[in-house]
Amino acid sequence: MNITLQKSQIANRQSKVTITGSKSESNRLLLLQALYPTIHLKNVSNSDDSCLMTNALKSTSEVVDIHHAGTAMRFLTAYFSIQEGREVTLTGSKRMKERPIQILVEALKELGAEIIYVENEGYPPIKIIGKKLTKNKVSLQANVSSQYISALLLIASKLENGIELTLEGEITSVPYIKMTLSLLDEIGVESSFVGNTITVKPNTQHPIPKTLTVESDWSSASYYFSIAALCEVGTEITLSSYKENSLQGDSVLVDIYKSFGVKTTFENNSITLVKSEMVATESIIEFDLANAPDIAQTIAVTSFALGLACNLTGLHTLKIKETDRLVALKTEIEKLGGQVQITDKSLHLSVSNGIKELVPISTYNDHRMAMAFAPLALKTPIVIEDSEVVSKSYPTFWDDLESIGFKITK
Ligand SMILES: O=C(O)C1=C[C@@H](OP(=O)(O)O)[C@@H](O)[C@H](O)C1
Ligand SMILES: C=C(OP(=O)(O)O)C(=O)O
Repeated sequence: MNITLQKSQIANRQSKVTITGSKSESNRLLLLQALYPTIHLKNVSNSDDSCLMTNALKSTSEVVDIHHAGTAMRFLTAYFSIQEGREVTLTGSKRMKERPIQILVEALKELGAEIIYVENEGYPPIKIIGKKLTKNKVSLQANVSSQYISALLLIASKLENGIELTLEGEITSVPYIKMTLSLLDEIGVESSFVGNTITVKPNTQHPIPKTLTVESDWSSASYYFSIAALCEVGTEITLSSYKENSLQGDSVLVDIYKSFGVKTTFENNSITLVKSEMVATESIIEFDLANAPDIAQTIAVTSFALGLACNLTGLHTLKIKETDRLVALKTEIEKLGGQVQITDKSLHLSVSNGIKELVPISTYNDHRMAMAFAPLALKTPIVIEDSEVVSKSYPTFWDDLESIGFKITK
């Protein structure tokens, strides 16, 4: 469904939004809960990706379809590899069948897994014949997706001798790997990450019954940082539930959005974003986002909306996400009158003056395209195509925007 978004009454209002749990934390913890049923979870994400993960872990069918959910695809490949006596074909959307999985499959095979490509070599769907994995040493390329590494770490404590992973090349999306290790630590699984080697100790005991509360999703919060940046000085938006020592790398938003004049304060499990100063028009926004790839679209669009030049680097993983996000950003920003240059790992946005009105923004089955462009409505009316894509990570996004004053027409 296409929707039209219009300038809201947000300026000088104090808005409050409660955001669902982190999809990254949820999908890790759901898998760990399946391995260790004494774990209880609170504030689990209501995203499609987490619902798909929950259902896949409960499913007894021979074919499991995880649609667009990248983490579910990667984490479940590892999970089903150790389900002895079970055979599962793991499949997904048309795009999922274009998202590479070979590095993970090879690593699992090195550990003793049996996995067969059903259609194209290196890509889902895959047939997994569950086995006891007997080896514990494996090395894999670390610059394509950290999800392969997290997948191995999540099952590692259930292997006889744990795991010793050697990471080759530059390591991408490092905070997501550290998130996995921190969550393992919280349930009592020991690990170490020194240089390019990660070890996880085996654990055959069920952890002591424990309730873990998932922090709300920082990537979802990014759209409110962008909204705050585009509002008048004095606008306040409060988001819950967040903590200062987050496991989520996207909490770097707090520092990044200082460059857009947004100040963040932490109080009572909430963050309050305040637009505190205007940004000089000659400022250039420059960030390396290798550790926080999911907020690249948000930052590019905020910069465009404010007419600022922007150089983003470390974007080498964007091409294999829900869509090629580099091409999608260039295409859509240029439709609106901006100028963008891309390489396969960077994006340069030139200074722009003005945004074309009511241009339909294509979303390419990518939730973050829809959500990143939405704040532009504070500058000019815009149309978002296939607005329902947001449910991949944030199903109530449009309702929440309406609740803070955006006008949405269907
Ligand atoms: O482990 C995770 O939860 C994720 C890791 C990142 O992927 P890459 O490591 O492929 O960059 C990120 O983009 C994705 O949204 C979630
Ligand atoms: C890249 C993303 O998700 P995934 O890789 O899990 O599909 C995302 O949520 O931006």
